[in-house]
Amino acid sequence: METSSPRSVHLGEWQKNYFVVTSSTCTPGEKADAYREQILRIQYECANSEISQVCATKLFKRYTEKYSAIIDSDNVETGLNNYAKSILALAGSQQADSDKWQSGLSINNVFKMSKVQEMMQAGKKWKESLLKPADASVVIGKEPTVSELSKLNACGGSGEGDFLPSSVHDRHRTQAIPGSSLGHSKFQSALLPTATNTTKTCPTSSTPLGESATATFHTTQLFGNTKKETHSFPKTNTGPNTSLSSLSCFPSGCENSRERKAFYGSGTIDMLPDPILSKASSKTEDSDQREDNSLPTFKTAKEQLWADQKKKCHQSQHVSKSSYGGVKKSLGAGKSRGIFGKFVPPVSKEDGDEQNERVKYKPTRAESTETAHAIDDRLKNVEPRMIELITNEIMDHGPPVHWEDIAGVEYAKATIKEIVVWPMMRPDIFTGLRGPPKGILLFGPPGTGKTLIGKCIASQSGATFFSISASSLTSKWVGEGEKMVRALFAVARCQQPAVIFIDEIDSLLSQRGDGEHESSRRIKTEFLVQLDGATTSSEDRILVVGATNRPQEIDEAARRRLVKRLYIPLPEASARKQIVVNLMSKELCCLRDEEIELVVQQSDGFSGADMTQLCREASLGPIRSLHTADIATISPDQVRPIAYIDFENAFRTVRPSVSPKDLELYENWNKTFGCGK
Ligand SMILES: Nc1ncnc2c1ncn2[C@@H]1O[C@H](COP(=O)(O)OP(=O)(O)OP(=O)(O)O)[C@@H](O)[C@H]1O
Ligand SMILES: [Mg+2]
Repeated sequence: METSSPRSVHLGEWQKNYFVVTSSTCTPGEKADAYREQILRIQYECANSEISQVCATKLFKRYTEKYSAIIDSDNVETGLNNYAKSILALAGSQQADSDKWQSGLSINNVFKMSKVQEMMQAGKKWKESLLKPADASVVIGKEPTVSELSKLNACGGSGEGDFLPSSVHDRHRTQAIPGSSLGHSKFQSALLPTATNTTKTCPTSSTPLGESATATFHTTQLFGNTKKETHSFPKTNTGPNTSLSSLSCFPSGCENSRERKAFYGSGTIDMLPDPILSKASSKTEDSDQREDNSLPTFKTAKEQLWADQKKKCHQSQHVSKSSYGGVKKSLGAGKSRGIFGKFVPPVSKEDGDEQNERVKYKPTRAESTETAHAIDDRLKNVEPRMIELITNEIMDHGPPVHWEDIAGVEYAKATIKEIVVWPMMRPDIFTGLRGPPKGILLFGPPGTGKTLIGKCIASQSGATFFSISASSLTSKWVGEGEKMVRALFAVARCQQPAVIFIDEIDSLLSQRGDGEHESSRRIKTEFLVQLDGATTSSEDRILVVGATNRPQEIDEAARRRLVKRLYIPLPEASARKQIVVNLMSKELCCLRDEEIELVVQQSDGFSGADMTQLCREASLGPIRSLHTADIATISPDQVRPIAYIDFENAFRTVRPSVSPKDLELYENWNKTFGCGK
C-alpha cells in the first residue's frame, strides 16, 4: 500500500487545486472554492511552520486577490453569478446539492463573519442540550452550514425590511436568522422551543419575480419533541449585487473589493470557525440521540490548533479593550492580527476620538506599505510564539494616565515631553543634532512616580508602547530571556515609533560580577547589543526608557547608552498638596485649606506612594469611627466626610519610606550622573 508523507499529500493537494484554478472548464464557483481552499491551506501550513511567514503572506495576498476577482466580477461567465445560481439551486432542492458545493460551503471554509461568530457562540452554548434531528438541515442551537447561512441571509439579510410584511418580519426576526441585525441574546431567546408549526415566507434573491421556491428548514425542540418549521420564501429579483452581498463570505458592508481586501488584511480572516463544532453539526442527519458532551471528545491536531488559535484570538481581543486609551496597539492595527494580518504602523488609525486626542505621527500610505514589506524580513528570524508573547504580555495594558496625574517632577515631565512627545509629533523637525536621545533613565527613590511616568508616556506619546519588567526577563522566561530581548527589539523596530519601557532596569543591567548567572549575563549582553543598535541607528525611532531606584547598580556600559538620566525626586510641598487635593476630590471630604497645608507640612519626606497611602489610611477614618454593628446596615451617604482628624490618625501609622541616608545617595548619584538642572 502506498503511503505518503504529510508534505507530499499537501503538495498533491496544491497541485490538484492549481489544476482546478487554471483549468478553463471549471466554473467560477469551483475556482472560488479552490482559491478559498488554498487560502485556508496557507494559513494552516504557516501555523504548522511548514511554510515561512513571508511565503505565507505572499501566497495569501495572491490568492486573496484572485478570490476577490471572482467574487467581484459581474461577468456571468467568470463571476459570482454562478455562486448565486448554485445557492438558489441549493435552496430549491434542499439537499440535492453537489458534493463540491457542500465542501465549498461547509462552515470549515467560512471566513470570519460577525454573524457567523454569533451563531457559533450560540451554537456552542446550546450544543450540549441538543438532540440530533433525523433529517434536519438547520438545527436549533446547532451551527448552520454556510449554505444555510446563505439561504437565510438571502432572505434575512440587510434588506429584509424592504420586502417583508411587518408581521412576517417580526416572526422572522424571532427565528434569529443569521444575517439579520439581531444580537446574540435575541438569537438565544429565539432558540427556546415553541409548539407551533410556522410557515414563513421569505424572498430569495436573483430570481425573477413571480417564481417561487421553497426552502425547508427543520428545527428540533430542545428536549425531545421535534418541531418542524417550513419557511417558504418567495423570490424577489433584487439583482446581482444583493445576491453578492448576501451570499459572500464577507461581513455586511464589505461589498466592494477594496473593503474585502481590507477585511482580509485586517487579520479577521484568522478567526476561522471551529472545525470541531462544524463537524458536530454535520452529523445531524443520522442520529436522534442527545450528544453526550460530557465525554471527552477526540480532537485531531488540526482541530486542536484551530481551537487554540480561536481561543487566543478571543483573549487578545479581550485585552484590546483594556489597553490604554481604549486602543490596543498590537502588531496588527489594533486588533488581534494573528499570523496573517498585515503589520500596520502603530499610530495610523484613522478614526476613534480618543485616539485623535493623542499626539500621533501618521505615516503616509507609501510608508505603510514599505513598512509592511520590511517587517516581514525583520521578523523572519523571530519565533512566532515570541511575537505573540510580546503582543499579549508586553504591549501596553491599563487605564490611561495623564500628565496632570503626576504631581510635581515638572522638569522631568518637560524633558520627557521634549524627548518623546514632540519628536513623535514632528519627526521632520527633530532631525540631525536635534534628534531625540534614544535612551532615558528615570531614577530616584521608590514610590516617586517612575512607573507612573512610564504609563503616562504610553498613553500620551502615541508610540507603540512595550512595557516589561526586567525581572520577568530574568525569571519568567527562564532560558529564553535573551531571545525575548531580541524579539522585543525586532517587533519594536517593526512598530516604530516605539517606546520600550523597562521597569527595574537595574536587575537587568546590574554591573557584571563573578557570581553572576550565565543566563542573566547573556540577557544583559543581548540587551546591550540591542540597545546599542537602537540608540545608534539614526533611522530607528525606538526609545528605551529604563526606571530604577538603584541607579548605582547599573552597569556603566548601560549607563552610557541611557544618555538622558532624569532624577525623579521625592515630591515637594506643592506636589504633595496636589496629590492630596487630587485624591480627596474624589471622596467626600471636609478638609479646609489650612488643614491641607498642615497635612502637607507634616508629610515632609513622604514619597508620592507614601502620600497615597496616607490618604488611603485617612479615608478609612470615618469608617473606623462607626460602631461595628452599624457597618452592616449603614448606607454610604450616612458615612461622615473625611476630616483633618483622620489625617492626624493616619500620620501615626504611615511613615516615610525613604530614609534621609538613602536620599543622600540619590542626590549624590544625580550630581554625578544625572542630567537634571
Ligand atoms: N508624582 C506622583 N504623583 C501622583 N502620584 C504618585 C506620584 N508618585 C507616586 N505616586 C503614587 O504612588 C504610586 C506608586 O508610584 P510608582 O509605582 O510610579 O513609583 P516608582 O517610582 O515606580 O517606585 P519604585 O521605584 O518602587 O518602582 C503610584 O501609583 C501613585 O499612586
Ligand atoms: Mg516602579
